[in-house]
Amino acid sequence: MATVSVAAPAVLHARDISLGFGDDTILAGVDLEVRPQEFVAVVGASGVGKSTLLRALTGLLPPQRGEVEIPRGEATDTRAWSMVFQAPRLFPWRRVRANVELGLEGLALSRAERRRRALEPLALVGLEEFAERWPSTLSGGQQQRVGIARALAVKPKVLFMDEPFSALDAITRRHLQGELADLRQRTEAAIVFVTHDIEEAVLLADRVMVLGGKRGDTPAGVIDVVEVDLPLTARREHAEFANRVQAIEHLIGPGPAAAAT
Ligand SMILES: Nc1ncnc2c1ncn2[C@@H]1O[C@H](COP(=O)(O)OP(=O)(O)OP(=O)(O)O)[C@@H](O)[C@H]1O
Repeated sequence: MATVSVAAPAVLHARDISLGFGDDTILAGVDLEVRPQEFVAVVGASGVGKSTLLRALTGLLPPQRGEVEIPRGEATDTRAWSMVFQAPRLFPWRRVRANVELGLEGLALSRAERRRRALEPLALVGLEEFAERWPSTLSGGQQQRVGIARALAVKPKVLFMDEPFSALDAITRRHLQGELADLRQRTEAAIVFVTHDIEEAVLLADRVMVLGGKRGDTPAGVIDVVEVDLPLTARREHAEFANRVQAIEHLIGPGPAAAAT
């Protein structure tokens, strides 16, 4: 997409990584390079290793082989990466703003700066006026937007999102997909987004990494990386949209994920 600078240094490199648990390797030979402000979606059948790959990319799970690097830079008031999960994981005894400030603790920021840095992303997700509310007074979709604001507050180079909309009802989900398509153009962060929903991936991403195994063999790997060179505005209505979705469904095959989406 136009927002992605191909010449800029990558904000994430993963070279030939294999990962799994104990002696069991679930994914092998994964290469990924993410550019600033790029949006990469990761899709594949249930259990193929999408969430595990995210954990390996963040460094939470050391790969069995290969290397992952997210260049940190010099800044002491930002983090290299942050994560949005399926559930917003808000603390009910902290107000919305205080929940967003949580991620900022430990960074070199004064109290006043922390407050400002919490309000900025809340405005970005349209919740500035909810800053002093308790999480329990927000809808599920609003709570998830607070989770996104908390992750953005640290100004990450890479924002990881693990099925962030899968717990939401269909209408809220569609609404937040539209918001994320808009938000991604207004944030500096690159986004790596795991979903089992292929339409969601094609709707939001610049590239879709398709994980799977040939004939279901393990370990699985990258079957293909599909470029989605369609304009972000009204992408769902674009004549090519359904073709991209079908091409990816075809790559994954008639597994449980294809049936579930
Ligand atoms: N802590 C763990 N210890 C052992 N095996 C694990 C662990 N976590 C996940 N696995 C296994 O690794 C495989 C990949 O799991 P993962 O959650 O990454 O898949 P996924 O593609 O994200 O699935 P889904 O779409 O259903 O969320 C699964 O077979 C799972 O059982």
